[in-house]
Amino acid sequence: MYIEINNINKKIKDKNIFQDVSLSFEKGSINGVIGSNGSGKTMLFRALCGFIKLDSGKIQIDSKPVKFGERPPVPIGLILETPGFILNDTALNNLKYLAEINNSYDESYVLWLLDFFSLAEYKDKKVKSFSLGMKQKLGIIQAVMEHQELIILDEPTNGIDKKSILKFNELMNQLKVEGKTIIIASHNDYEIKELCDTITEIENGAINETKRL
Ligand SMILES: Nc1ncnc2c1ncn2[C@@H]1O[C@H](COP(=O)(O)OP(=O)(O)OP(=O)(O)O)[C@@H](O)[C@H]1O
Repeated sequence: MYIEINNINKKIKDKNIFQDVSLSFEKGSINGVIGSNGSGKTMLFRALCGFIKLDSGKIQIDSKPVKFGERPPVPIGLILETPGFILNDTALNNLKYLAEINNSYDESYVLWLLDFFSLAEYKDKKVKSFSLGMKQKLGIIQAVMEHQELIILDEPTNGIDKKSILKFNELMNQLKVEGKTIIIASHNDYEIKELCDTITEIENGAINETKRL
């Protein structure tokens, strides 16, 4: 398996954030994570990125361990909560600055993505003039623009219109064909079932059920 989560546990002040969570994801698949508010979806994503010091258990990506506070074993494209941008700069400059951190700015792909999400005509507009949905689409673009192997998206379609959701689904299927591994948290069970190969339900920091669709 490409991602292996083995018996992870984490407590913060007597509260179980994870209770013996074991889970695996295949390379080249789209995986949904569902669960009520506070069930542990975002924390699971943080753990996958190495942002959480686990009490016990281990996580491996591509057979390499995820270590707390260290760079993940593979490049991860990420949306965790609301994506933050420099509001007083343009959309294109924001994407360029973010990709340049890793020296991986691929302008033709970024321009293609902007066009794909109907944002090409706004690329030189300041992000502060963007609507919520436009910012969210920019967040999706930044999560995939560096051709990241693993894409982890927390509520990526929040606030975006139906047409853009269809475009998002099309992009995710395209990335899956390219062999990318995608994990998406959502509150919209119906929407995510359309897209995903597996659905995992998390409840109070424990896995309730994983379904292969
Ligand atoms: N920094 C923190 N310190 C302590 N507890 C936290 C912290 N962040 C989150 N938690 C707790 O961890 C649990 C899981 O939270 P998490 O954010 O993963 O939920 P979620 O499933 O993503 O919820 P939502 O659907 O609302 O986004 C919750 O009980 C939350 O209160």
